[in-house]
Formats: sequence, structure tokens, C-alpha cells
Amino acid sequence: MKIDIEKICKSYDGPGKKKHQILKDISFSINPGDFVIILGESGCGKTTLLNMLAGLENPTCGQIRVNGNPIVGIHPSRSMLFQQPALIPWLSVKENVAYGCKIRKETQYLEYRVSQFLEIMGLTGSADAKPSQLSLGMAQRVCLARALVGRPQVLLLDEPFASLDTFTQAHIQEELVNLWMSESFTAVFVTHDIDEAIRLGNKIVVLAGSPAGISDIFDINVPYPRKQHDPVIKALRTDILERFKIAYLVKRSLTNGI
Ligand SMILES: Nc1ncnc2c1ncn2[C@@H]1O[C@H](COP(=O)(O)OP(=O)(O)OP(=O)(O)O)[C@@H](O)[C@H]1O
Repeated sequence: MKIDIEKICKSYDGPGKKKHQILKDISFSINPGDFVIILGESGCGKTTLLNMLAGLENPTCGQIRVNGNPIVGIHPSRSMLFQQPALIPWLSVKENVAYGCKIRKETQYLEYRVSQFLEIMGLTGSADAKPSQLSLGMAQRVCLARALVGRPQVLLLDEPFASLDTFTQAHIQEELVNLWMSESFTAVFVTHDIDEAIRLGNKIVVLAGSPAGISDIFDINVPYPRKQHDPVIKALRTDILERFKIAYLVKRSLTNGI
């Protein structure tokens, strides 16, 4: 699934009906099978951009096309994973995973797919448990299984591992990369964590400024799993940090009217 983001901007109504522009002139393309990271500081508009890719919000100007067609609303081919796991409390783990497919009547091989994903996610032993019996990491694994069981072509992830501890985060990141390689979906992952971005993505889109625009796009051709001490990774990290420093100084000088 090819996604073209063409000169999009987004404004919200601010205080006193004044428009508050969040994003400006965002253009880039996502190729089928890409693992794209949208990286930027808190509040710069990453979630807003992801919501527009999901079809949950419309751009104020510009357009987003999927295989050449403009996005009109949500579609099961684009699945989303949120920061906080949201499961249906009265359904078991396996029922939660199967829920979306059942609603859409996509029931062929569903039981097999559900058990396959529960196994991959290490959740087979918890298949009959209720969400209240799960740790945060387990609940987010269930959400990941649910997001993928319907074979979406695009998986949109909004800081999904931000509230997990470092160890759980590292495991689940590795599982996500393995799933991405085996299931061949396109991933668009929002984060403000540079290390997470470098560990996961093959393309990093850096958002900066106010309103935010694209400050840089980095392509990463380093095989997985990526080592923090790999010289290419270290150089990339320094480079990205440098771009943020410059963007911060520009923003500060604009704010101070220098
Ligand atoms: N529906 C809305 N109405 C008005 N303002 C909004 C709305 N949604 C988002 N915003 C504003 O847009 C800006 C960008 O929000 P967004 O959540 O996209 O940023 P973010 O980069 O994802 O932040 P974080 O990393 O903290 O989640 C914020 O200033 C936010 O208050």
C-alpha cells in the first residue's frame, strides 16, 4: 500500500476562534513494507498526523492518498494501536483479539489466526484471562495481536510502548520488528524517543518547529536487531539530536523575537 502525503497542514480553533496551526506543508511518501517513524517533541502534532493517516481527522489543506485514492474515513486495511491498551473488560483475551474480525464477519481461519497470534505474543496461557488479570505489557501485546489478526496492510502505532518498563519495551519492540518482517505490513510509528526510533525504523521523518514541518528524513539501512554501539547508529543518533538542537534554538530565537 503506497501512501502519499501531499502538502498537508492542520489547524484547530484556538482561544477566541483564532486558528491555531499545528502542522504545515507536510509532504512525504510511504512505500509498501516501510517502517516509518514520525519523530518529534511532545505536542508538535505527531498524533494529529497519525490520526489523519487513520482517517480519524481531515487535513485543513493538502491531501493524503492511499494507492492513489484520497483517504475518506477509517478502513480496516489501516489498523491503529494506541498508547494505552483499550480492551473490552468483559471479554477474554482471545475474544478481544477476535472481536474486530467477528464484527466485520471475517471469520475464515479466525480461530487459527487468533491462536497463532496469541502464541507469537506469548499469550497462549492467558487466552481465557480477562483484561483486568493482565499486566500493562500483556494488555498491549493483546492489542497488538488484535490490531494484526485481520491482516491490515498498514499498522499505525501511537507511542504504543511509552508506558511500559524498559525491559518489556525492549522485548515487545523486538516482537514488533519480527512481526513486521513476517507479516509484511507497512508500519507508521509515532514516538518522541530517538533510541526507539533508531531501533525500529527504516525511515525516520523528523517533525520540528511551530507549526511543525518536516525538518529531515533519514533512511536507515542497518539490519535488525540494531546495536546501540554500531558506529552508523551512533552517528545517526548524534545527527538527529543535532537537528533537534538547531530546531530548538530557532524556535527559541523566534519566540524571543531575536
Ligand atoms: N481536537 C483538538 N482541538 C484543539 N487542539 C488540538 C486537538 N487535537 C490536538 N490539538 C493540539 O494540537 C497540538 C498537537 O497535538 P498532538 O497530540 O498531535 O501532538 P503530539 O506530538 O502527538 O504530542 P505528544 O507527544 O505529547 O502525544 C497540541 O497543542 C494539542 O493541544
